[in-house]
Amino acid sequence: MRLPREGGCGCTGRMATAPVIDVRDLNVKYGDFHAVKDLSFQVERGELYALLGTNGAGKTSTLETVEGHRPATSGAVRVFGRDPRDRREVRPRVGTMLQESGFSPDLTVRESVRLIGSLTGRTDRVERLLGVVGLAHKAGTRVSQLSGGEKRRLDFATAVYGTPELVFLDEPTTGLDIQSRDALWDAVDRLREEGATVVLTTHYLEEAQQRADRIGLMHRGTLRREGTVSELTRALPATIRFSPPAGAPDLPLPAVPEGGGTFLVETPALQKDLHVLLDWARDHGVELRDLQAGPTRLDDVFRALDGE
Ligand SMILES: Nc1ncnc2c1ncn2[C@@H]1O[C@H](COP(=O)(O)OP(=O)(O)OP(=O)(O)O)[C@@H](O)[C@H]1O
Repeated sequence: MRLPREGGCGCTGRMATAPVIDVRDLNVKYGDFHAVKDLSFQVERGELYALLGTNGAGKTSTLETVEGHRPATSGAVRVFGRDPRDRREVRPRVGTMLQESGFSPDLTVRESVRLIGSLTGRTDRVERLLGVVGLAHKAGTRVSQLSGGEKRRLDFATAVYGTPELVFLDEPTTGLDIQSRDALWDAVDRLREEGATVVLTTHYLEEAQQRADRIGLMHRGTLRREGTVSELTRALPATIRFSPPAGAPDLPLPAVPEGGGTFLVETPALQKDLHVLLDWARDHGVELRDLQAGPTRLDDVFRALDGE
């Protein structure tokens, strides 16, 4: 998948240092229910920022506000220094891939993409863009006749039409096969080479772990963690798992039995403790079955939210 380089928003007046997205003390309420509480975060130009969280954490409510679809109950939200509901100024610079596409089922793929062109004022070459997302052969097909994965690819095509400066990707790879996922991320990389800022939400944590420059972790309406992947994961210990043979000598480290003969070591010093364990195994002629060692993963950071 290759993004077309032609076209663009033709926008002017970019600020070199101001954040592209600036959210301060955002609150969103639905009646008495407080869905987003005093949320503040900024996204810098060119960043890929992943807003992640547990179900019902408030991600969609936050993003709908930042995208200008929902008014804030209180707080300040700025996109390119403007109120995101200022459609005339903000919309030409922003592409959005929502969780649910809003295309008319009677329009063809080609017509749907052209419609985005007329709504955003951006220009692009439709046939070439459809080639990027592997839908060139479906250009004349009605949206109602697309598969779920093809609809997602069409959503993506419309979000990146005309290479917008800021792209929102809400669960972009849900329902996509592995080839389409790889192609989508390839296209996102190219978009970023053009200097685009990307805001991602996903429940595929490994995608965020691989792609995001920074991650914001929401839980129950508030931002509980924020930082790079290594900043988020280094706060938790690394893990070593192994199964010693029955009758092995006393272990050289504090280890917790996990059932099935497996033991777990949690350690802030992975390399050192791994050496200790392997030296002990060699000295005693012990074979450690199912040995696994690694730094904390993002899913462990997520699990740690449960107790909060
Ligand atoms: N229109 C609404 N009216 C009342 N409550 C709502 C409305 N929309 C969302 N909520 C509630 O606000 C909370 C946050 O919802 P939101 O959709 O923002 O969460 P989310 O982080 O996107 O969740 P998920 O990961 O499950 O999609 C949830 O408890 C949800 O039930």
